[in-house]
Formats: sequence, C-alpha cells, structure tokens
Amino acid sequence: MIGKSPQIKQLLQLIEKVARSDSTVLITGESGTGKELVARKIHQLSPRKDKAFVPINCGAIPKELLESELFGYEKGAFTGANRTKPGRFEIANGGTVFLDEIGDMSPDLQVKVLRVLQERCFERVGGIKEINIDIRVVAATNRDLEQAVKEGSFREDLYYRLNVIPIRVPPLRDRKEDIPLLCQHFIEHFSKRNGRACLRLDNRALRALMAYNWPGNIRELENTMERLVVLTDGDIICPNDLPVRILEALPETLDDEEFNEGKEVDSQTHDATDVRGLKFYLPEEGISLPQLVKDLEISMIKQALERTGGVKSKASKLLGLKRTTLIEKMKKLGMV
Ligand SMILES: Nc1ncnc2c1ncn2[C@@H]1O[C@H](COP(=O)(O)OP(=O)(O)OP(=O)(O)O)[C@@H](O)[C@H]1O
Repeated sequence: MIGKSPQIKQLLQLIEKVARSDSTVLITGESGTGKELVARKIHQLSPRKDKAFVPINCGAIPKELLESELFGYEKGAFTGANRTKPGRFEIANGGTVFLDEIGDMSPDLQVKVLRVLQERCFERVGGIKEINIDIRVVAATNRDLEQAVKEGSFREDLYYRLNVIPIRVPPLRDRKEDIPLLCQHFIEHFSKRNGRACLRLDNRALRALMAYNWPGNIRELENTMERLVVLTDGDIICPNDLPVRILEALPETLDDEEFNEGKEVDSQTHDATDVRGLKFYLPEEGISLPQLVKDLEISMIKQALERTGGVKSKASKLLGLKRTTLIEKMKKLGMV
C-alpha cells in the first residue's frame, strides 16, 4: 500500500492490529479509495494468509444469482443445476470472505448472511444438509449503512454484526501528500508494463495533479497515470499532456512560461521531509529559512528549560550544547 500520510500510517497500524484477530470488519469509504486492497492486506497479515481470500461483489452479481454464488447449490435445485456446486463461503473455508458492496445486498439475502455470521453455518440452495464453515468475514461499502438502516433498506442486526471493527478509508483529497508517491508508483508500474523508459512528471504537472480533487480517488489516479504513460510522447509528462479536468484545477496565478517549462519534479518539494522524526514541508510560496531555524531554536530551548525546571546546565545537556554556548545562544536569540 503506497502512501506516507498520517492517515495511511494510521490505517496500516489499524490493519496490523485487526489482522491478528478473527473479528468481522466493515470497511467504508468512497469508491476507488482502496477498500479491497485493505481487505486483502488484512487477510495477508492474518493467520489465515495461507488459505483462500475470496472476494465477491454483491453489487455486480444479479440478485437471483448471488444466493447460489454465495451458498452454492445442490444438483437439481433449479433448471440447469445438473451438478452440485459449492458456493464462495465453502470455497473460502479456513480463509477470508470479502463481501464487497454489501449495502447493495437484498433483504432476503441479508437474513441468510446474518445467519452465517452468527452461527457459521448455512445450507446450499436446494439442500437440507447444514454446512459448517470457518471463515473470517470482511465487508465493504461506499454507502452510508447507518442511513440505510434508518431508511429500512439494510437490516440493523446485520449492520451491528458487520460493524464489529469499522475501518474508514479516507478519500484521496484528504491525503494529498500521498499523490506524488502514488504517481511515481503508477508511472513506474505502467512504464515497465509498456516496455518504455520510466517517464517523469514536471513540476507544474504535479502541481495540477495535487490541486485536483480526485472524485474517483486512487482508481482515477491509476487510470490517469496509465493513460499518460501510453499517450505521452517525450520522457517528461508536462501539463499539456494532462486531461482538461485536471488542468482546470491549477491555480490561475501561474504564468504560461512556467507552464511550458517542462521542469522535472523535485519530489522533496511536495513531500514531507523526515528530519529526526519531525516532519517538514516546504510550502509552495517558499519560506524564510533563517527565521525557521531561529523559531526552532527558541522552541527547543524553551522546552528544554521547561523540562529541567530552568536549570541551564541540564537544559544544555538535553540540547547537546555546552552551558556557555546555550547562554550565548539565548542572548543572541533575545531570550534573556
Ligand atoms: N494505497 C494504495 N497504494 C497503491 N494502490 C492503491 C492504493 N489504494 C488503492 N490502490 C489501487 O487503486 C485501485 C482501486 O482500489 P480498490 O479496488 O481497493 O478500491 P475500492 O475502494 O475497493 O473501490 P470500489 O468501492 O469501487 O470497489 C486498485 O487498483 C488498487 O490496487
């Protein structure tokens, strides 16, 4: 999973914790945010990792077929059922079932899935034999299930059974600092797949990609990068190569000269730099480095003095300075 925003880091920590348990998980988030990827990651990190991960898109399979897909059927259960077929729940035995778009499931199937969650058993369509299974269920939806419960289209009991551990995947617009890394990742991936040298993004193109709101989230970004890799002629992706909807997101203040410059991206400009565990961003408009250093020195000295009850010899040790250097610095910074 690509990304180093605080949101993604938090998500990864949660995934690691959740993976160790067998609890049911409900992943929510807009379309294309990476819900399925999260479900796969939970499975991969879980003790069930060597067994099957079985995804099923409850919204994509017609209602009449979904039941037999999930539960399987017995020979003769309906016209055309000329052999017994196990369903996805059975196939996933020992592993994980991923019920995608669970919000689209019909009420009668919701009852049957609730039974699987409660009792870990079911019957195949047309069958009477009870089948016991050992599965972990991870479900996902981009709908507001709480609202669906209020409106009566989703069963409240099933909602609570699913929502044991809720995981929300944030939209890409709320973690824009992940965009440069994701672009780089997809450009590398598609360049390799298309057998061409790795393309680079110029600064202004990246600025447009960062200004755009990505309603289709990471899937939209992935598709955009694939198209750029296939269609861009030169080695560098310039603003002119971008789709109009993305270009329109660029602030109008930037001049045309810069627009055509084709400068290669300096990813540090857009990425947080990690300095001894502290995060620093260089804002678009630049910064006064001497002032920043001064503010940082004042802040660190104040904290060191607070922590040591104002004892300068101890504070200087915390800061890796000689006592006399600390006093000199404080004078210079106007702190005494
Ligand atoms: N953090 C990430 N790093 C790399 N690729 C990602 C990341 N998040 C999502 N993707 C990719 O984006 C695409 C969409 O992700 P995914 O299918 O998991 O989204 P989704 O939320 O399940 O979408 P939907 O709601 O439409 O089913 C996939 O190709 C996935 O591999």
